[in-house]
Amino acid sequence: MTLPLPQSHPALVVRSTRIQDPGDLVSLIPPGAEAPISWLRDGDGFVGWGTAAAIQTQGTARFEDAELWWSEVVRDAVVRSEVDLPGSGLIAVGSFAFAATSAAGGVLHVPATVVGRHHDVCWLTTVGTAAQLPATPALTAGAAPAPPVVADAYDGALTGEQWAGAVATAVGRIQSGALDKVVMARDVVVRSSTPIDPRHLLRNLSASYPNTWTYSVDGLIGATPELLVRRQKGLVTSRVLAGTIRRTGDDEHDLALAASLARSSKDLEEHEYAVRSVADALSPHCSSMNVPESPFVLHLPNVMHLATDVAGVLHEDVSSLTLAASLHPSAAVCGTPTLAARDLIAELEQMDRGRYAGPVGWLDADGDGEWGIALRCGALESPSQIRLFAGCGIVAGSHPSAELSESEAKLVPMLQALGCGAEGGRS
Ligand SMILES: C=C(O[C@H]1C=CC=C(C(=O)O)[C@@H]1O)C(=O)O
Repeated sequence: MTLPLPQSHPALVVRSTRIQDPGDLVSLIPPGAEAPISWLRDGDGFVGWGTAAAIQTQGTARFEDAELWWSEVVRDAVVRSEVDLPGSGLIAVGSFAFAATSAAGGVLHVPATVVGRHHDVCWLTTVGTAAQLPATPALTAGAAPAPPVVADAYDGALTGEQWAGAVATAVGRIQSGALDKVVMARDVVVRSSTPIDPRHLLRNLSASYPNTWTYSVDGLIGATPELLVRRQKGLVTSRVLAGTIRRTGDDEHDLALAASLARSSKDLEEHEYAVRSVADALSPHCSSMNVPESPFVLHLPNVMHLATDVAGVLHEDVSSLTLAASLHPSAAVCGTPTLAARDLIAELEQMDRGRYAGPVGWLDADGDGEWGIALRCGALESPSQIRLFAGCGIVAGSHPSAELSESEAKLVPMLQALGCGAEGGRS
């Protein structure tokens, strides 16, 4: 669902004021709001709606063109902010296609209204122009949005069996020495007989997966556990994930599974490629870096991942968006070597990933911001149809049937939020 957006921008007038805690942020998004946005984790972050300015970009220049446009928006804006916290003042949210060849391109969008929270401080940002000063909206929590009435979930480009066959081909190519790792993804289409309300999905995702980043940008909705990059006052951090095991729901058994994940040579290898790709891409921008030698196990309600938090001190003034562009695509979503993996993905997946597995997040007027990798998500294709995606890192020791089951586990957050049940009744 891509809106027609103006490429130019008016000179923006931005005002952020401190407000009383308004409670659950998602329930403030008005019903039928134009362009609802969200970036929430553990109750902190922001929601927003309406469009003050926006740009769509395409192709290999999708990041650069967006960055150039943003520098002009920032240069011409008048900002008055009572709050100096991540997400306050002038911000843009964005999402960018995985592949330069995708028609999905990229979008940067300045919401007309933003309500944010950082610990115990809350704020309201309104954005207008000198000719049309921003109005202060009434912030009232709405009733719970109606859940979609889901008719069915269908296989996308490939059936599960065909996808497992493609994974087997990928394993063969890796074993023959053509590449070391490739991340293979698949898609599933969910249709509802009533409109799918993004607020319903956001409420469910943020309540069920509180330690992920719950996002909504230009019809792309999801809850990602992976932070591609955060830039805040000269410090840069990244949470790298790769290597997965499905949870059973039995705590004792899950602890034993977590221990086996931490020892699994197949998963450790898959993880090491992802960490190395992030560390290599960040190091030219940093004067010092901390890359832990071994990963920890991140527990989510549906799966557990091997995780490494990489940190660095920036030695140059590059924005969080430029950093995200230079980190994309990491080996958590593409592979090693990058170009060989990218070509194999194009050959075997038989679909356009769109903005799945691309950077999704926000940046402010100083270039600080947070960009996740758009995982555990769906792209609204019409008011009643959404395309879900899930992918798995493949190395020489991967088994196609285990990867198929891992991809099902990664679809669970969106299928549950849609009310489809764990396996989604695929037909
Ligand atoms: C590509 C996805 O997950 C990545 C992130 C964490 C673990 C992954 C894995 O174990 O394969 C993937 O690299 C996805 O969720 O679609």
